[in-house]
Amino acid sequence: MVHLSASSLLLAAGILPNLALGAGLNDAAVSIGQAYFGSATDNPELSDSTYVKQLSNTADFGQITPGNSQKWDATEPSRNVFTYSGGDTVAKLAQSNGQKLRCHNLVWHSQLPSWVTSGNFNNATLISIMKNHITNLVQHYKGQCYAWDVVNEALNEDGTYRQSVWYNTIGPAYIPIAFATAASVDPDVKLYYNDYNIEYSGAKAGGARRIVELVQSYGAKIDGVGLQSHFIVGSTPSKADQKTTMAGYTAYGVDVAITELDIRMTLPSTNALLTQQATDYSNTVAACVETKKCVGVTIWDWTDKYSWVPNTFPGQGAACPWDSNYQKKPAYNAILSALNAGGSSSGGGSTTTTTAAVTTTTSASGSGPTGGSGVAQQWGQCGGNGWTGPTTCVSGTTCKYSNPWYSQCL
Ligand SMILES: O[C@@H]1[C@@H](O)[C@H](O[C@@H]2CO[C@@H](O[C@@H]3CO[C@@H](O[C@@H]4CO[C@@H](O)[C@H](O)[C@H]4O)[C@H](O)[C@H]3O)[C@H](O)[C@H]2O)OC[C@H]1O
Repeated sequence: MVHLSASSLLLAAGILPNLALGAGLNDAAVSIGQAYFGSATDNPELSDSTYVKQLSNTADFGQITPGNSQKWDATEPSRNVFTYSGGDTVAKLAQSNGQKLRCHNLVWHSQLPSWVTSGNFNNATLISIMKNHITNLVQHYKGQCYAWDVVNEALNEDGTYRQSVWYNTIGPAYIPIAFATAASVDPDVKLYYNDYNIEYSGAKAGGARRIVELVQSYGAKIDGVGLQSHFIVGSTPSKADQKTTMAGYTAYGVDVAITELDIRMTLPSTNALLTQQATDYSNTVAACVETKKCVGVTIWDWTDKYSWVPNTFPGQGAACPWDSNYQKKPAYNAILSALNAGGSSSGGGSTTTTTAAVTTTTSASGSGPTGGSGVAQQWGQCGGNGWTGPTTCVSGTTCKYSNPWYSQCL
């Protein structure tokens, strides 16, 4: 005969909270087997002691990401002159709090100093500049980062490669070269491709899958895909679509993480918008919870007071789970409930049954994987440097050595 205590009866009836469940966001995430729940932060707000106290509350945040201070303009403002003071401040805060650090980012088209964008460097020189930057940063933060966003936002909305100084000079090879360089300096840190609008099905998600394939076909290490998840209240992708899209990445054996979650609205905030925002946060966090290889969720700062949104999207804001007076919004409890639901039989730690949406169709630009067995893919490697894969390119292209490291069918 099973004896139920009064408290377990009350718990079963939903009258008492389940104290075994996580009381904060990170506690709840860890209790269902995720690595962390975290937040981005930035150096200016670290002079606000009320802010820092909550950021350092490890019940809610087991991980932090520097929002700006590890970017190229902050770390290598002049060629081969490296400044780490801002990034080190955030790294030391994470270390003293016992929080994981997601390091952000190594190669991006934005927030680059003009010496990089206007230098008119040739292929070989720009490769050496990129490798030097990666080597210095990864070495400096070796042992401190849980993960690096190695390449950020390499794609256009149609899944083709973004025109950037990197792509225009080096070609798509800059991506595997960046991953290989980072791995050679720190074999233990997790290496991510990170982007926005790759959280739902469509051409851009296809482009992100091809980037995973490209890096893997080069023989370089890629550990995960970072889904930025800068969403809009009422237009957030459905949980089912987010899970399907995550499965499309994890089918390649890599992890996924939600890396920059915020859900903005057109101001002013109303109760109806806050309620919808809570639903949108819940669905997004639940998609991660219900995907076994989704390791964690990072919000792009936790309070509206310091959100990047109003500066970037005029007239929009209120995107975070705490308001600008540090009061929890309905989104907070919605996230907590979504995480705690992962401890139930249908929740996190379970393998998603969503079918992986891996496709081999051509992207809008015709630059997607089109090769069958024995035919090199247009975006991939086709010869040189011990390459043992196919060397016959798809119709209309020939194998070219674009640099000493890499070849492409062009
Ligand atoms: O202080 C801020 C930093 O916080 C900021 O960090 C970057 C913010 O997000 C990432 O880059 C942006 C991602 O969103 C793009 O806009 C999207 C356009 O399509 C929409 O559908 C979608 O909702 C939007 O999010 C922006 O164009 C990107 O810049 C990036 O990874 C973070 O580093 O950087 C600027 C600083 O001033």
